[in-house]
Amino acid sequence: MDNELAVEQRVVDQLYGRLDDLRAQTRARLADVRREGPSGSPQNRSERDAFATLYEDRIAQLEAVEERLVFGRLDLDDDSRRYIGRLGLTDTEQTQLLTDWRAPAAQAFYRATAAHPDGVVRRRHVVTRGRSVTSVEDEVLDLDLLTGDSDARLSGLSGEGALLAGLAAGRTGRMGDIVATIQGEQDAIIRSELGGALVVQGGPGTGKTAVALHRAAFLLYAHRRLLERSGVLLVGPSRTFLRYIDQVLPSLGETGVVTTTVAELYPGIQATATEDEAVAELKGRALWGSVIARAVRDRERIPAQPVHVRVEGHDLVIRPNDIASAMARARRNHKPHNQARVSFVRDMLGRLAEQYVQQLGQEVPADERGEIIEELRSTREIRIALNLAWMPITPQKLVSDLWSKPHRLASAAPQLSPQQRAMLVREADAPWTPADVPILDEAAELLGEDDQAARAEARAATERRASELAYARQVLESTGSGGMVSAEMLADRFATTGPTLTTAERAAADRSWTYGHVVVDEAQELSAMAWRSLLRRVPTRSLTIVGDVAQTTATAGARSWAAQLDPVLRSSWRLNELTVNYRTPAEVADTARRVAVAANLPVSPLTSARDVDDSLVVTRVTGSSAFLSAISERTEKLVAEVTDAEGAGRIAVIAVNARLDAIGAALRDAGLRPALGTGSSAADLDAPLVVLSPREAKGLEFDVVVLVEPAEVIDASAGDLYVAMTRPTRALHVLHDRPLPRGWV
Ligand SMILES: Nc1ncnc2c1ncn2[C@@H]1O[C@H](COP(=O)(O)OP(=O)(O)OP(=O)(O)O)[C@@H](O)[C@H]1O
Repeated sequence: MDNELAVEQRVVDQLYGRLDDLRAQTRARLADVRREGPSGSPQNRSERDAFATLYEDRIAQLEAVEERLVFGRLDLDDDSRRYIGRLGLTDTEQTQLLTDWRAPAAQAFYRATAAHPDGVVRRRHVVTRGRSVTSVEDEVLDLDLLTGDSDARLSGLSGEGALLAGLAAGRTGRMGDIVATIQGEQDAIIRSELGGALVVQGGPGTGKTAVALHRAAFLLYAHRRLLERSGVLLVGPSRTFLRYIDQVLPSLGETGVVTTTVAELYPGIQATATEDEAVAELKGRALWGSVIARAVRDRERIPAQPVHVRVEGHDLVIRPNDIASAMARARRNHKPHNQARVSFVRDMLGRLAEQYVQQLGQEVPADERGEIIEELRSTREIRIALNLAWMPITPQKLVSDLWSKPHRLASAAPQLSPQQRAMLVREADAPWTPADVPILDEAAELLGEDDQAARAEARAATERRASELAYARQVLESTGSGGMVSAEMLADRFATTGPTLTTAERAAADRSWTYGHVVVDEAQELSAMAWRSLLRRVPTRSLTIVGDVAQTTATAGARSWAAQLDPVLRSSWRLNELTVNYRTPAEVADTARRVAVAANLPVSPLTSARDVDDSLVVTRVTGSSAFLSAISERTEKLVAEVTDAEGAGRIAVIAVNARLDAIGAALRDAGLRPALGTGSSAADLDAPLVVLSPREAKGLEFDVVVLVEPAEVIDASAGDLYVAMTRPTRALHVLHDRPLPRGWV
């Protein structure tokens, strides 16, 4: 064994050596570029900026792969060896030293089995700490080579030792990557083809989030040309969750993915207000598509009476008939309201100019006719009459009018009952809620922008782009940096003066950006309206949708994928299931599952990868005064046991909302203030100890969870209890007074 470690140490040293060389080289190039200073022509300057950004990105990428740069080795049946790591490395002669985990040549590392060895005789997991090899673990796939005294083993899980060590490690408050130990069923999903909608259903802890993130990194690698320009969007349930996972993609060498929540989908709108669950559910229904369409139509009105206007001694009549026919023509090319309005106004001004000319009683040359039209356009009465017929309006105004003016909502939403409409009423200047966002998005889609200027700008931009691309190609040819960057990427850098904008930044700022691929996590929570908004952003329908319909907590969310997705994707989605739970110890997971089954949740089959002694500790505490002190005592003890000197170890106390303040105060009184951290949000990921509601805990994980009064949690929602019970990696401590929920043994 010592000998094997020494062999691997030499390889690992060589790989880190090469990594250091590349870092030094790139830094030197960056220094050269910077040394040239801010002189030269604008063209020169933007070229330098472009290279500087490029080198900075590359340095960041090379820095990000420091931890566990290499983690695997394949011994092949032709006696060759292949090392697998976070990125591909070649030596100065272009000989492959390290294979990127996403490359086809690395696939056997995750997929080969004794039954299908795929040319692999041995798979080795190389475990490192810093730059030192601490252990190796072999699996021999060619059974002929397996001898009695070999320490190689065969089991259902690949790299079992490395996997179990990873699963048992103390949590840090941030999700880590799983590249070294991706399992076969996960790998099949990660590498599944780009096209179409892929749904990944799996119980808690089956690695859905991990798989979704690794799939994003894989797709960016395998389809770089396609996705680099259009970008990849990752949608998560909350900002806290996005912070929880934000280290994973960079550690896989990818920094260009746009991450967002549905509430942030509309640039410029901060939807942070909360509202009743029942109101949010109502706003999530698909019917808002037609309600908004009707609300927009309501802003296109044929007046009952003609309007008489006097312009420079001429009597003009704005006739209902003319308005009706100009409207019909303007609608013919199906442009959004604000854009179609431009044709409507032009048409009406033409008709009025005709009346004007007739009253002049003589022919008018074309340029004079233009002047007449401008004169009419600037006449106040005409402007008012035409606006009343066809009102330019912003999405914000349209939607806030629906909430604050009951007659507008009644006209647009006759299918809602008076009680339902009453639920929606609020002040005109009330802040936006997350459920408003897809409705605003719908409105923006149907209204469009008054965009003459924007269109001219777009035309100019297309021309500029073509010349920038041509120039970027020239630059790449003359500098020979072709391998590192495409002309498109370089042109993007030239395109902006001032701070350079990446695809991700431009995409995030643009409501109508369409992405090459969209990944949705905790997708079961999305309402029908949220799906409409998201799908607008991927016309190709290239999606990865992960979630668990048994963990649904939003009233607007899904209980079945078919019910949620068939209306928006018809039958064009494929389902994959993950069935092994990697997070929660078996005893805890089994209990959670039994409770979920008893509550009729649509739970997936689940096998647990490991068990841990004393993972489920249930304590009955009677009397409410004793309850808070029992929580503090238990938590205090756990904080001392679980958190370590290096900052790992995380504990969550999970209870229904109504209890959170009292629990927080009790813990502070018990002297746990330092462990609770100072973050403004309840889900402060950096604190060793947090007090959360089940919904805030969604998607996160902790070493130990203290669950307070499960009967109260299940009263609110069975999905909430299933989420709360399945957060710990080591132990679930339950404190209860009321009887435990049905199904609990
Ligand atoms: N192949 C693997 N190797 C190592 N760790 C893994 C592997 N698969 C999953 N895990 C770990 O299991 C835990 C659960 O993964 P993840 O959060 O992705 O599950 P999930 O299915 O999204 O859970 P939930 O539905 O509860 O949010 C994480 O700590 C993850 O790192």
